[in-house]
Amino acid sequence: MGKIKLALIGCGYLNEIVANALKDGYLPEYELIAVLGKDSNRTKAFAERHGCKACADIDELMGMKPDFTAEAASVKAIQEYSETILNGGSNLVVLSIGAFADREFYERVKNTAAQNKRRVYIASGAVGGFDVLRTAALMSPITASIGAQKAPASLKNTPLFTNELMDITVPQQVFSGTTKEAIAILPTKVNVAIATALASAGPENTTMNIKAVPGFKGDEYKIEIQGEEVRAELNIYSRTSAIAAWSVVEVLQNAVAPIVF
Ligand SMILES: NC(=O)C1=CN([C@@H]2O[C@H](COP(=O)(O)OP(=O)(O)OC[C@H]3O[C@@H](n4cnc5c(N)ncnc54)[C@H](O)[C@@H]3O)[C@@H](O)[C@H]2O)C=CC1
Ligand SMILES: O=C([O-])CC(=O)C(=O)O
Repeated sequence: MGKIKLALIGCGYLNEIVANALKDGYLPEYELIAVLGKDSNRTKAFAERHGCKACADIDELMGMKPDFTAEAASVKAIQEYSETILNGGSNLVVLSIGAFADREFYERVKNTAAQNKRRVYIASGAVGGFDVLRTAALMSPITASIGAQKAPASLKNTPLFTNELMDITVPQQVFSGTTKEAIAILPTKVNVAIATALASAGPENTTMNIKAVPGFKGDEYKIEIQGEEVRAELNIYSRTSAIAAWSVVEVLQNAVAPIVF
């Protein structure tokens, strides 16, 4: 039997890690066939490095008939391409999960996947524990929250940044609201919050707070859920966002594994 055809959307930091993991033997069942990026020179260079086709648009990518398409690009890419990918017969692995904060879009994508007998995999990204969140939510209504710690400088170029943040000496709360409100303000920084919410109490009902912490490096998330019988607290620290790329490798392994976690 031939290998499973994998296509990538995005040719930046995270998909470079995914493509290298494939090269290094972590995904022996797959072959990388194509990549789609926004910048044609970067896309061509990526394709050359990894021995696959550089595509100029989503139709060219789908013309390669991928079995799995893994996205590490942007919320906009998921909004624009998800339905085309699923209608084209590919499964979809998503990191820019923030796109699914829009319930109507989420339902549409879900129905499109079902109609095509394909699946959308929500990668655990920089967090995890979705199994216990989903299990607890089956047993009783649950409350859910996610707290994030970020370095003040990592908030630059977002509405939460002020120059004073660079001088704080103690942690400062910079956001408190729902995960749906958080992703609207920070579309590239809190995809994890929407993934957590979708697995637990939903984007409108899962609360989020974000703290800027002086001298902090990396990201730290604390997920807390409370049901009638189950309480869980999950703390995940990551020094870089590489964890998100490796979570895609884990999804791709699990999708074809004889034993499924
Ligand atoms: N769920 C999670 O835990 C995490 C999710 N992310 C998501 O992953 C995305 C990618 O992260 P990085 O690789 O670090 O970013 P990056 O900036 O290094 O690479 C992004 C790539 O996507 C491409 N791209 C963006 N929009 C596109 C579009 N509409 N069509 C085609 N290509 C497009 C860009 O050309 C670039 O090649 C982030 O924007 C974020 O949404 C990132 C970190 C963690
Ligand atoms: O890397 C992280 O900490 C998470 C992130 O960017 C996201 O959720 O979009």
